[in-house]
Amino acid sequence: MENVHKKYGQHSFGPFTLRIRSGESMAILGPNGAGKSTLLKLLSGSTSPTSGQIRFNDRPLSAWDPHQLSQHRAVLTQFHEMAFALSVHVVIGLGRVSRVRSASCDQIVARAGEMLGVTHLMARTVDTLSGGELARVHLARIFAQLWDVEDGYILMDEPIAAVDPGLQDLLLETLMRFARIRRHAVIAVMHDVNHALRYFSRLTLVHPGSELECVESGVDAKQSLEQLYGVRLACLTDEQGDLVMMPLRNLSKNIP
Ligand SMILES: Nc1ncnc2c1ncn2[C@@H]1O[C@H](COP(=O)(O)OP(=O)(O)OP(=O)(O)O)[C@@H](O)[C@H]1O
Repeated sequence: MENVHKKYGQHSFGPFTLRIRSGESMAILGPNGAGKSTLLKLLSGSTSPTSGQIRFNDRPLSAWDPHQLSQHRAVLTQFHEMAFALSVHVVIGLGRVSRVRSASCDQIVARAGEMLGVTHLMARTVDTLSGGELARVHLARIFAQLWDVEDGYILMDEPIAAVDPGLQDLLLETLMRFARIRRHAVIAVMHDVNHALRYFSRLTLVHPGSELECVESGVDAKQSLEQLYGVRLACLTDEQGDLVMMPLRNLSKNIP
């Protein structure tokens, strides 16, 4: 995207200029209300820019046929409200709606469900699931959608927010393995700095006022992250050798 602006009444976001490389993993980070979801919605085409242009594979995003687009890019939104109580099997199968129906469709749905550990839920309806179960079902839907293509794009808004800490790493590992094998790019809004550092190679920081800053993931991102959130971060290395950044208590700050 180049020089993209979005206006919501008094709120104005941008200019956003951002290039996503094929196969890369990029976390979008920033304080509440900075415009992370807005940026993701612009990238996915679910909201149109007020000005500027977004191109996908060298074609304006607005010129893409939605069916064709869905064969290359999948979007996982923050909320999973569904108007009907569909079964888990059907919801995962929705990832395949733009494909010609074939025998392999059921296999793909089953394999995607298996990867996300929801096989035992297949016959249940989604309105009966817990938040964490539902998050895994929708991730399985994304897997089904981009199962048999390469060089696709997965856009996600806080994909593991509803998932317990014991499962978060497993899901992110599974997601990254799925994407790496197919060379899909993964772009995700994240609130957990440590998950962003562990699984994503590039961090796009959305500062208040919507200035974007791109930094490589790693210890050198510390200063930028401290400025972004207005907190000091302690840098540690855990027993597995992973980098961990922990916000230090700061009670002098007021709720904005
Ligand atoms: N459709 C809309 N109409 C009016 N204002 C909107 C709309 N969508 C978002 N906003 C406003 O734009 C600002 C940025 O919203 P956005 O959801 O992009 O922030 P965010 O960085 O993802 O925040 P959070 O971390 O809280 O999820 C917020 O102040 C929000 O209230």
